[in-house]
Amino acid sequence: MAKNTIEVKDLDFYYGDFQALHDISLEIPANKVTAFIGPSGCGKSTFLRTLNRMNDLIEGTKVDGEVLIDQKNIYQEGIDIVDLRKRVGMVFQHPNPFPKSIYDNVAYGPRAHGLKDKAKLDKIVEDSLKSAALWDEVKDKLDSSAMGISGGQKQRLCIARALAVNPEILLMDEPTSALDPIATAKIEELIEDLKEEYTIVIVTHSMQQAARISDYTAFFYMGKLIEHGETEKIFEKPDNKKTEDYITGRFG
Ligand SMILES: Nc1ncnc2c1ncn2[C@@H]1O[C@H](COP(=O)(O)OP(=O)(O)OP(=O)(O)O)[C@@H](O)[C@H]1O
Repeated sequence: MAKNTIEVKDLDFYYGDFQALHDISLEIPANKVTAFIGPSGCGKSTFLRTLNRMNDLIEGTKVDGEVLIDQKNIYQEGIDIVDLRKRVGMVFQHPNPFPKSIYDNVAYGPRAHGLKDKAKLDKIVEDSLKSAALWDEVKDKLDSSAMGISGGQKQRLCIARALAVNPEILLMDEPTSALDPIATAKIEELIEDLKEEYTIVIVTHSMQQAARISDYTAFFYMGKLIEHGETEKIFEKPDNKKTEDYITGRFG
């Protein structure tokens, strides 16, 4: 199996007594974009967060089943969570830069992992901002506050921040829903480029977006994975009636 592939086996997830995910099995291929779609509350974000154990931060939650990354179950005992989150980065719906300079935002992760060498940090900051298609816009104001750039730039900065620790997989939870169409188009273009190097999983409410940028689409409904396959197939010839109803806008 290719490196950076995610394989989910028989996954159940609970918030206290409430079971939010039911028996999910899914393979997420490396160096592709996989989109999670489905109506509000169907469990897309919860499922995304199980892929880097972000739900561990919520009290009273429980997971059964396995999430294998490079064939190793991330829920097995002895897994280093800091290392896992370094390998599986995350970008959220609302761009959330730290109230620090642009430079310090990108250097934050590498510094937290112990890197002090200024020349190396400079290189990582530059490379990450270039990969996030933001370098040209901010290279002359790296010491300015990250709070003073536009929403779309902030989101690309958050992507740069995630890339700075050299992840293998990037999880994106509705990364463009707070952005205008131009900023959205920039991020979509960027996602296309990033899949050359990273495995990308994106939660989106926009079916147009899923159709535009994803190679694979997984449709969730009430905590269950209803259908999964190549995006073209899911959108043009879904096997399941519920998928078809959702895609054609009959509910959701
Ligand atoms: N912290 C939490 N505690 C308890 N229940 C939660 C929590 N977060 C989500 N849920 C519940 O789990 C279910 C799945 O929620 P989730 O946010 O994963 O859905 P979603 O498909 O991402 O929704 P949306 O598209 O609205 O963001 C919902 O019933 C939700 O109410």
